[in-house]
Amino acid sequence: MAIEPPFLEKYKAIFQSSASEKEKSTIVDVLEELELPLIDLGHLNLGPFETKTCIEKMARAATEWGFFQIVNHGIPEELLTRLKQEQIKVFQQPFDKKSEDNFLNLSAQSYRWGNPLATSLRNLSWSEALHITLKDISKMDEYNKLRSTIEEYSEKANVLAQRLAEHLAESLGFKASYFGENCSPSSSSLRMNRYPPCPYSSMMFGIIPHTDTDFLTIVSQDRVGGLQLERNGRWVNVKPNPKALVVNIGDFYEAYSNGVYKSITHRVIANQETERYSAAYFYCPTYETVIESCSKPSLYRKFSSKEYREQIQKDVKATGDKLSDAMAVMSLKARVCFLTLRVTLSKIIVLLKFSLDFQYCQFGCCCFNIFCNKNM
Ligand SMILES: C=C1C[C@]23C[C@@]1(O)CC[C@H]2[C@@]12CC[C@H](O)[C@@](C)(C(=O)O1)[C@H]2[C@@H]3C(=O)O
Ligand SMILES: O=C(O)CCC(=O)C(=O)O
Ligand SMILES: [Fe+2]
Repeated sequence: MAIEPPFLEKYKAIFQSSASEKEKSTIVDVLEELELPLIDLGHLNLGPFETKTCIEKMARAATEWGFFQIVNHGIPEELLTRLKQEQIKVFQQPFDKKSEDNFLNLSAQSYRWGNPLATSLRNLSWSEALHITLKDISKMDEYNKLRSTIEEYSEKANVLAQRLAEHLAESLGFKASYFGENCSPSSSSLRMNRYPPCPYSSMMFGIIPHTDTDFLTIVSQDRVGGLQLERNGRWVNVKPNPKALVVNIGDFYEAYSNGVYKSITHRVIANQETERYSAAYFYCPTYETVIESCSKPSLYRKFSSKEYREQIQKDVKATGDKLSDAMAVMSLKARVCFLTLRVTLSKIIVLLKFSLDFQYCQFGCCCFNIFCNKNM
């Protein structure tokens, strides 16, 4: 029985209509390969000076790259190997079984592939994923070893993610206890990705460009490579380091840090010959958690995690893509920014009687423009 999702059959129309030269044009030129800043967490146990230096290095990477890699992180190599073995086993199941509604007794759409809302090769992902909301993990049946491995991994990943989030907050002078109060393994999720070999890898993505909807993500990847990120306006390849875990800042930490730490757009290119596996632990708060920066004036209005997720879901439904609709992610930020601006501006106008245009230019006309363009 075939294990591969039927990309070509399901998206036949897209593959056929994309036969135009423009669509066929290559999406990826040969890109520079960079090593992410490497943070040795072992330095956090060496004394106050080493700890301080290590946290500063992490904060700099989160500010300048939005990405870094960590070693001596406390997650045993053996556990990562076991997780990968279990991940391989589950993805080797026949496609018909994986796509059953109650596969693993998890909620529908835990198993995802392609992109049901794809309109072109550019927003169709050549990958399959098991996206597990960890509060549902106890429901998982049949695959006991997979479940117990995920439980063990998510406990450890949660401790690690909280530690990283707290150090990053400490560096900004923010309250570190915020993360322990609002995040737990059951509010977070684990996305296990598989990228089958892709004969069209020069024309489409393994996973389309996106930012992550969380505080931070911990990614375990194999040695195949293919992860790319946007850096100074250019796409760069991330050099795979199977000994390290990749960490990236998500949208919530960008808002919480008032834009200091960056949620960077990234994507994956599937390999032509070799399948690739990765597991992304999304460190998320509960739905009720309010995200509001301690630093003022805030670039964002305060919003709940639920509100933001609902906005993303709407955007994905409307466009098949988190980013394609004139920066869908930015729309919340733009709206947030606009509301803050409006209050500030009306006060300034009353007080100083300055011209509106001049004030908008001073305080962020680009956010105002995004807002206007969206007619909201
Ligand atoms: C089609 C999509 C699903 C996704 C948003 C996207 O436009 C591209 C990436 C996907 C991703 C990856 C990280 C997170 O798991 C996620 C929730 C997100 O914010 O972007 C998912 C989105 C999803 O699965 O709905
Ligand atoms: O596969 C990877 O390396 C990254 C996956 C990713 O970006 C995601 O699951 O959000
Ligand atoms: Fe991601």
